[in-house]
Amino acid sequence: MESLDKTLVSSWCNVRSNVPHSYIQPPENRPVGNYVTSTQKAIPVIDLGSHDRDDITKQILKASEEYGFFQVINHGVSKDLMDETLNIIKEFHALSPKEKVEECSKDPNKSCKLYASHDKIYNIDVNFWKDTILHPCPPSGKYMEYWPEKPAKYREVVGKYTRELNKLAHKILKLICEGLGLDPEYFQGSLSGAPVMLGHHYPPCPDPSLTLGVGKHKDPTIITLLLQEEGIQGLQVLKDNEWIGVVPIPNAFVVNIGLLLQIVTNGRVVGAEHRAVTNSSISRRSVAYFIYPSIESVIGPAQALINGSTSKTYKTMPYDEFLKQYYKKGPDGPKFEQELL
Ligand SMILES: O=C(O)CCC(=O)C(=O)O
Ligand SMILES: [Fe+2]
Repeated sequence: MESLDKTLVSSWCNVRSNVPHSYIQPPENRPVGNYVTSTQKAIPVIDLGSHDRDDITKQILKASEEYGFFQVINHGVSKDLMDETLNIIKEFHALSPKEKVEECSKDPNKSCKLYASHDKIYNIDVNFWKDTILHPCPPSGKYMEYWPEKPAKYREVVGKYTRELNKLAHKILKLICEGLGLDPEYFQGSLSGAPVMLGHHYPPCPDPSLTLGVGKHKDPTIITLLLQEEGIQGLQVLKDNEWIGVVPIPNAFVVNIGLLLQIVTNGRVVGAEHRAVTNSSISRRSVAYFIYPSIESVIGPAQALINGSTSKTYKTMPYDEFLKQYYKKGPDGPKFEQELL
């Protein structure tokens, strides 16, 4: 087997003028595949700085019910910290392949991971055009000793950033709870106990029509907050059989409802399928903050949301069982969701 440093997309893509076979998507999954791409539509943008809490709650709920995606502005995280974080992730991916591997190999239990394409726990055959660093980032600081020490400020910047994002994620979850009539603290405990950060790097691709940066999926999270680099598009959301481009707005976060929140709310809010496309001229970075439950959690609809409901309810199951199924089913989301009912 080839060593990891050689498999990173960024380590070989500069010296190739074509897309290797294992990175070519089947025709139906290519950027121009089964569905049209809309250049007109956009996901909602919500101003969290507004003083009308009721109005913010309504907007968040509407966007979460209709799109499963929205962007937030005036969210309280400083522009400097957002820029510093994107820069640190950019600098990390610009290190030599050997350095990157070394910086992500400090934990014998492999809590910090570096991989090309996708985490191999997924059952997916075709590769994606990206490299990713992934590690847990609980506000307690646990696992931080296994994060990279290069670039020099990695732990300081990413530590500060992930603590801020934890607060923002809980602020948004509280608003969703308020809108649904759930206890505002519903997600405070183990359901949000294992946050993870992913720093993605999508190098330029010689033929973006054949590849994807990441294929169509719903996140197996409660909620995801995504920071995208300004001026470079890549993220697309599937809505009513159309791909909608998520244009980066300065100082905004993209918020995405995860499949687990869909289950907990018994389908009141929906996780939307999304993907990232590549481009031929410029590399793109994004930083995803995933709110994952602690592994011992049980996932199922909140009692308050099934009382009196006549519709089908999602199954309740141990979270580790959910994960096993999710990874085994791979990208076939809709079929998997049917089995969760
Ligand atoms: O980079 C992006 O725009 C999307 C990343 C994503 O979907 C994910 O990390 O789950
Ligand atoms: Fe995602």
